[in-house]
Amino acid sequence: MPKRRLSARQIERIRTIQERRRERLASRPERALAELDAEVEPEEGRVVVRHGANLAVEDKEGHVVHCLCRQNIGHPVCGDRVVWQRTADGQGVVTAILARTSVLSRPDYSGRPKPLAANLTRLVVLIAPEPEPSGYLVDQYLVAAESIGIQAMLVGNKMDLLDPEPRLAFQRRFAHYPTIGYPTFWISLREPDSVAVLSAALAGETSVLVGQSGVGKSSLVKALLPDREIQVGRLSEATGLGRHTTSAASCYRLPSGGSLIDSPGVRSFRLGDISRDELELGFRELRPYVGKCRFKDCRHDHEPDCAVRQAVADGAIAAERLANFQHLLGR
Ligand SMILES: Nc1nc2c(ncn2[C@@H]2O[C@H](COP(=O)(O)OP(=O)(O)OP(=O)(O)O)[C@@H](O)[C@H]2O)c(=O)[nH]1
Ligand SMILES: [Zn+2]
Repeated sequence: MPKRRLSARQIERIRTIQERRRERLASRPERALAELDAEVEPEEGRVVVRHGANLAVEDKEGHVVHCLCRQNIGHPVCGDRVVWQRTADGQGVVTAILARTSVLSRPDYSGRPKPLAANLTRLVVLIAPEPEPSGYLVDQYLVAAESIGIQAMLVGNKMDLLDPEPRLAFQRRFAHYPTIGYPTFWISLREPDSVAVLSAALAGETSVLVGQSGVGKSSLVKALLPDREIQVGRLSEATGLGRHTTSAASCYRLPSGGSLIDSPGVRSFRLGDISRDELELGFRELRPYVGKCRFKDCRHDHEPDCAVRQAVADGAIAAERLANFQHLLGR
């Protein structure tokens, strides 16, 4: 039988019916569970969007399936690896969250950490000549990366704004970061080769981009994801949430093979409350000196026989980093 072409109105109507059905199921997850078939093999997948009770899960073949979540298993977030099971209607139910290697959180209204994304491996900290960079903010991001156990890197964007000499001077201001183990990239969205080098460095990683307003996060996300619109469409279709998908954390595929997790919430991620010990660990170049000062509770400020201040005097620690450490300690 020849296939009948559906009119745009009919397609729209089918979409609306499907969307209503999803909403109904979302409000009654136990009903979705009742539909689970014991004969269907559970699969592993990755959450690529979470919007309320609605999840988009990518299966092993890269297909994205709309899923609901079994109650009492916790709250999956974007990037979570999960066990899920297909239901008769071609959708799915998440039945378990697998162990996370890292979690990016933000305090909720009551100050409790609320996970935003899981299983990240790279925190990409963006700076630019404009707006004037804040080393204090950069160091907060680096401490946050250390505290969640992921590698951070520093990316200086908009290098096209600077002539060769001021460009070098700008780069020198941040020269201590690669020395202490933070890979540093100097790029401009007007110089595609520089973006290609960054893209290659993100291959196989799961990254998020952070930085102050105006450094070029949105522009860089677009440059790193040439097919972003197509991916947004694919995720919207799978979740049935339309363009709302862009406000939820979404996990995009980088052409180089890794992933980029992005959302307004993820971009505005900041360092939360942190203990003194975590802060000391967060400044990785301080670690060899911690515990070597005369006083156990040394603030590395004006105390005598301070191993950290001696390291600054010897040029082993950048004075600006110690100043930011103290500023964070007193915040
Ligand atoms: N000259 C130059 N301008 C750039 C570059 N990258 C971004 N911009 C410009 O910088 C401005 C801010 O870029 P956005 O991508 O909106 O910055 P953002 O970090 O997403 O800003 P928020 O959404 O406020 O957080 C825009 O006018 C961009 O066109 C670059 O490499 N060179
Ligand atoms: Zn000290």
